[in-house]
Amino acid sequence: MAGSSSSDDDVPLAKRGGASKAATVSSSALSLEDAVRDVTAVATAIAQQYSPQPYVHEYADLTRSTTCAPTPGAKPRRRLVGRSRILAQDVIAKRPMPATKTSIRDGYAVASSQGTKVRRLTDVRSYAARGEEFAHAANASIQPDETAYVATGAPMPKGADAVVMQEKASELNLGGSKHIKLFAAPTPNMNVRGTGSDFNASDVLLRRGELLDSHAVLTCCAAGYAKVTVHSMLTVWVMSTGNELVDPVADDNSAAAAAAAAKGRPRKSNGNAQRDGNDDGCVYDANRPAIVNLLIHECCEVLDAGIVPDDQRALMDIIKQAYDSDDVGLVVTTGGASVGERDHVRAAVEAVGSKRGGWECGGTSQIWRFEKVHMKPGKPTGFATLSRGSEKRPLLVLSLPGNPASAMTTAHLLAIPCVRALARRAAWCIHHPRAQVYLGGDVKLDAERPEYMRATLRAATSSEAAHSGIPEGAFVADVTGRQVSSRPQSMVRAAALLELPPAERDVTSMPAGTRVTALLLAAPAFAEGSEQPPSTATMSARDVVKRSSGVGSGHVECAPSRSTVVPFAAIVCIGDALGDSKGFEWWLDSCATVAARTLKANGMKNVLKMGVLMRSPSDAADDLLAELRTLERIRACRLVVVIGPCSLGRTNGTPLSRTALASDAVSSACGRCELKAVSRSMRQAIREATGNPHAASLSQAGVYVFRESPESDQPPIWVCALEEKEETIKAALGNLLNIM
Ligand SMILES: Nc1nc2c(c(=O)[nH]1)N[C@H]1C(S)=C(S)[C@@H](COP(=O)(O)OP(=O)(O)OC[C@H]3O[C@@H](n4cnc5c(N)ncnc54)[C@H](O)[C@@H]3O)O[C@H]1N2
Ligand code: MOO
Repeated sequence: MAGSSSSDDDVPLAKRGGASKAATVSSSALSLEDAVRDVTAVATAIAQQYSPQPYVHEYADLTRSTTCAPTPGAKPRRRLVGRSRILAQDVIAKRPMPATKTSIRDGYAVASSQGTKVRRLTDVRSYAARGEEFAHAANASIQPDETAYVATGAPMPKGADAVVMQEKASELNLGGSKHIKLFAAPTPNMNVRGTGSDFNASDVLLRRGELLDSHAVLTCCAAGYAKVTVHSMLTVWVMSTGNELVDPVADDNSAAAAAAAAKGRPRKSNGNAQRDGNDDGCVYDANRPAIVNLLIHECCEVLDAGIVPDDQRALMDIIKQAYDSDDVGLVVTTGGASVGERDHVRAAVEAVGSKRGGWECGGTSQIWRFEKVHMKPGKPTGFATLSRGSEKRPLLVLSLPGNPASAMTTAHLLAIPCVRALARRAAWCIHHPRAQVYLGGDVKLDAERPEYMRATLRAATSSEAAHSGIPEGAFVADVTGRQVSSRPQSMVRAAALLELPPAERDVTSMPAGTRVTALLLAAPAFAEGSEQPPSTATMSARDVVKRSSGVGSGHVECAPSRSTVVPFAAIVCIGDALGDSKGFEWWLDSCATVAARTLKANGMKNVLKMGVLMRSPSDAADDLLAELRTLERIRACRLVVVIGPCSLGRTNGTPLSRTALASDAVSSACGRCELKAVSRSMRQAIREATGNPHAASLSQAGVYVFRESPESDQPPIWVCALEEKEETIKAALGNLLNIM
């Protein structure tokens, strides 16, 4: 390197590894893999070599990035958000979280050894608290036959090792004192967070080099850190080049803008481009705003260096300005990168660098580490190193092509790793992750270059899996339309870049379903119209009929598709409106969730939760019958699970308020149709599965077969009434699917 004392050991500016290839083939196209390796090796080495100067560690004030709690009546003050930074320290837990055994539910703290026994409710009440209140609650205790109310986050009273959610318990008045009856048997540590179960003192919560994003701030603050050391911000300049470029029009209300828009023409901007908006030669500058936007999320200060004309002098001036500003680590240019008469970026960078020095290669100073990459889009991509002498960090230049999709693709593939490495991100968070995905459609391969096609990602649906061989749930990549590099929409919604090889003599395309490697750019989005996971939303059978009979739709997750009938089960809950009906409704709904999970775990993939009917006993059977009739019209319905009270339960001789509402409704609704009771074997199965020898609560439960239209050629619907108890539901449904 001219004027530099760097030796081979300084790594960055001398050739080695992947970089040596760059040195020897700088005038021919480098593979993208080598190009990325070279860019990150150089940037990483620069970051290490020139640290801590100018990378002075700073403190990030974490609490500054939050909104202050307003005092009543006052306007909330917004404190300003710093950008994400990069941690320059490990973050280590100073104390365990939680600091003591804590409840994770609002409910009743109990000794699990006593099972579902009715317990006396003590006066102890434990809440999340601090100071004296905390000490008081943490020292409270209960006896085995007692229970204490605890809130989520509250310390557990001594003598208790489990918490039963309040929705799974009800209060009784026995002999003038409050007692609690449990619907679910507690087990040791149920709903309890052990001391240090989230993290322990001395646990390393975050590593240096990690991004201090919102999730990291969450952890830092939860661990009691108000400040952490972070790396100083890297400064990056971004510019577009081209005489034709103008900034998009801002004053779109003006008559001139409206007229220009009507003609589909760009308008003159107030930026640095001197153009008339009615000139069809104008092109709106898209690259610079897009790349600024992309890099702003990468922990760097991004400065907009504007639109620079295709003029070598002008280009040299701006590059020299960046060169003379020692804080600038990287310049990203777009356009003027190719071989045309007006493509001056290369010459301008060289002219600035040759006076000062590039990087040392075989005894001579080189400016460009590579000037072309063997890829599509993005072939004329170059990477230069301009030395600022051995004491100062060099200036890196990434010259990206002007075509919008080329500029954006290469910004993702090269500028992002370069910025991350310069900014001192840990090595494991520099590159885009690669994943295996399946092509959603056929693709044609480029004749010469490996191609990075832009694609959306979605999960393969079950029906797709059935006919294409793509595993259900695997990512399917749909190419974003025409991939010509001038077309900006080819980047829209792109969550991945597909790495496709060039064509070979007999392989010129790849069919849908081919597995390919993808570089992941963003969290995958599910493409419009794709099948979503079965909804947990409640709907009535009538809604299902409406949806499944929609013209041409053919497929709801649980209704018949065009070609196949996908069987499904429906879950209906029936409750009475007595007493605490809101809480009971909530509990029934959570039982329905347990039922849905159990059915799915036992092979019934499509399950529909149909909601809770809070009914009087006289209405329950009628309403259930209406639901069953509707469900019978959906060819695929195989099973209806009705959850609700199935017995007159008794505790110590005291009748509880619930009646056999659900089982009565089922037997009555099915009794009005062609009834085939198969209840005996089922009851036996439930009894065995639950290990409940008395099975008193099951005596009214039953399984029926419902078929209102005898002429129907469809298999009948099985209807099963189950009491609102998790254990019963789990055991019964596992068995039921076997029997069916
Ligand atoms: N003889 C050859 N011609 C070309 C080659 C080649 O190898 N030999 N390579 C082609 C490839 S591949 C690409 S990609 C382009 C890239 O060329 P440049 O980087 O020089 O880009 P420009 O000529 O300046 O612009 C190309 C195109 O993109 C538009 N553009 C430029 N900047 C912007 C911007 N900021 N926002 C929106 N649009 C922009 C510009 O108006 C042009 O239409 O070269 C091929 N040619
Ligand atoms: O490589 Mo260029 O970027 O094809 O269009």
